[in-house]
Amino acid sequence: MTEFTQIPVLDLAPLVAGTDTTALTRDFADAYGNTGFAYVINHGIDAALLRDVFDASQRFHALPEAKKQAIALDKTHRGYIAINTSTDVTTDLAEVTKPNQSASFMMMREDAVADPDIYLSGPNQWPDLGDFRSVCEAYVAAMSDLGRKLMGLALAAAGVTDLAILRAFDNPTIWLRLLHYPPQPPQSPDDLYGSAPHKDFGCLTLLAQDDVGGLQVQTPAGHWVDVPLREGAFVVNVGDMLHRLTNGRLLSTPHRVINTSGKARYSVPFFFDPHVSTTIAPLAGAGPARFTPIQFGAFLKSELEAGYDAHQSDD
Ligand SMILES: O=C(O)CCC(=O)C(=O)O
Ligand SMILES: [Fe+2]
Repeated sequence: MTEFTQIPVLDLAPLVAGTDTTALTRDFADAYGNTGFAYVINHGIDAALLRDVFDASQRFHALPEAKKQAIALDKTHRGYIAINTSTDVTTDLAEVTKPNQSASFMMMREDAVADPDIYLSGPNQWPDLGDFRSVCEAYVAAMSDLGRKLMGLALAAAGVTDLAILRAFDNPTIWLRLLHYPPQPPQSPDDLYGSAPHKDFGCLTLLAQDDVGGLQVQTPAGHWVDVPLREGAFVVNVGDMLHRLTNGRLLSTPHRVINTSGKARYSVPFFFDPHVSTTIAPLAGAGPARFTPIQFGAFLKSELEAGYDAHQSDD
């Protein structure tokens, strides 16, 4: 871990083209072993598809509140997350008492039916909004391909020798979150956040953001570094599960969003995680195990029940 003042840039061209990734793997290990965050460029995702996703997000958030509430977040974590209904209570990074100042649409894997034996399985809840669904589905398909490639790169960067875990991403847990942060009043209390300080709980986060700004990443010394829009790049970070799988070699770094721009901010994180049945334990090649195994689905359940009104146990 070293102190940093900005996040590095990784050129994914060889990964996307399927050519020699030796140098990229080294750069990846350096970026995620020190910072936990990087911009990735030449990722192969069509700029027009990204514009369509932001357009779909803006159209969704412009719907009347009642239309959005009609698909309010369900127990399978799909649908509309209204403002003031999620709080990062599980974070030990800050005293967080106030809910996040954002609203979002959450899409997960599209399953025909909810299987009671598979946590968070089920169909999505879709708004009646033109091509909204097809845009989200096209984006998720493209991002899942990129996510798989990045997982392979991440494991190689961490020195992992047994790649069997990649099978757990054949039917992955995915989360597409269309976030809207309304402008925060300039006199907001210090502990009112767009997104309170937290680490992501899964494996990989691939974030697209607009030019409003507000995302910040914490350095080892505790400073907050701005991560503004870099045109054409995704911000990619490692979450707690990939930190564990790589035995701590890749870092899961705290970050937060404070939108003091006076404008609305839109961002689109895509979270790429293994199937809920996966056991998360340090993988061979990443050194003597520093973490005990945990079950991804059980871990998720405790996180979501603590943080979201919609998951509060009612039995
Ligand atoms: O909106 C952003 O820029 C970051 C969102 C985030 O950190 C998250 O959803 O986990
Ligand atoms: Fe995050």
